[in-house]
Amino acid sequence: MKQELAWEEGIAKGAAVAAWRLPHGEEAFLLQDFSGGSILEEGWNLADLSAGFLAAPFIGLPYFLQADSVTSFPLHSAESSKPFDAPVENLAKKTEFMGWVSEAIAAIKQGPLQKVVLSRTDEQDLPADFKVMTALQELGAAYPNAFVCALSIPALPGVWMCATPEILVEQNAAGIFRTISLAGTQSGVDADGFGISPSQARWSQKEIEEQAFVSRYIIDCFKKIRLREYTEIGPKTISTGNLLHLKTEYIVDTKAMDFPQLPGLMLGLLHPTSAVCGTPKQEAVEFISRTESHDRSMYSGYLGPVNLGNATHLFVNLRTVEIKENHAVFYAGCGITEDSDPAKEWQETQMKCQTLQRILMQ
Ligand SMILES: C=C(O[C@@H]1C=C(C(=O)O)C=C[C@H]1O)C(=O)O
Repeated sequence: MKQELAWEEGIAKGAAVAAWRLPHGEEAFLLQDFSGGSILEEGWNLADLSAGFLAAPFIGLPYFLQADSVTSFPLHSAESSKPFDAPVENLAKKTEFMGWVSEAIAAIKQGPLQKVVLSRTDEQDLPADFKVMTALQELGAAYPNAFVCALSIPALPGVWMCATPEILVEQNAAGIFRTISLAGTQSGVDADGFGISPSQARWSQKEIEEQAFVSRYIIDCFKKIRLREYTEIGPKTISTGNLLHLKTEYIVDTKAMDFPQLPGLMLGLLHPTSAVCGTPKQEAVEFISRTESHDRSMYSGYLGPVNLGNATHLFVNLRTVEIKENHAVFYAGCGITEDSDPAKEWQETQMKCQTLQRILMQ
């Protein structure tokens, strides 16, 4: 495959390389920054960046890959017929994670913390013939409405891949700004393995409240910049392949409002949202940093092409894996509220890890 060669040659020459396919896109792109990319400085501004690719960690400044070269390639549907055997549960991790969830529930009952998103990792070996670009192709085919991406930056160990359903900030060529509130999770397949239609999904108070925290957070960000004219659509159930979520969309016509700086302002206010961090934000960040035993690094940060073809598409880095040689670290998290059940939350992280595992581990 030509793009596999371009991917490997770029990395061998010290370039930072990103390859991605936008949701519902018919082609994929491969961008190279021959200098290896750079870390942006405090006070950076989205509107001032040249065409390129941004990739930010959960906490900290983003990497910027300038578009020294961008090529596109068609994505073929690469259906795999091999069945997926879910990896065996790691019982020590399960006990540890459920302990964190119980601590979070106790902290939320005391306040002021109302919601916190806790994550964990799952380490697995990939097949010996694993190839990044083939995996990207297969992820794209399996999850047409996800942003699928592979990223390699010399300053970061390993290759990062994701298949995320969550837009953080988008601005299309017509000046339409979009962000979404995404939370609440249930399996997208029934006990017999058949897909559940979004219209049949039933949600409990816990999930409705959990998603409302994210929606309120976005509206508070709009209020901070005195933006009142936005269109709100939802909440609606969406299917991301193996999972269902609740989603509300927020849309602003920045041309009609003469507000071109909106995407940059909102990016600064939104990240990290209550979908990956919690409410109130500061208390949630502190709880996560003293509880989780792993470094989230790029997981639950954001990434995507910026100022490319007059458009910006930034997504939350979810359904994420970090790959070193053939060793993979999968990352997944879930929103904890006072109504959480530790065993169900563990199960949710299992399903989220399996989004990538069912494709990469075949
Ligand atoms: C944190 C993750 O997902 C986020 C949390 C969700 C939830 O708690 O239900 C749902 C979608 C995402 O906003 C993840 O996939 O790791």
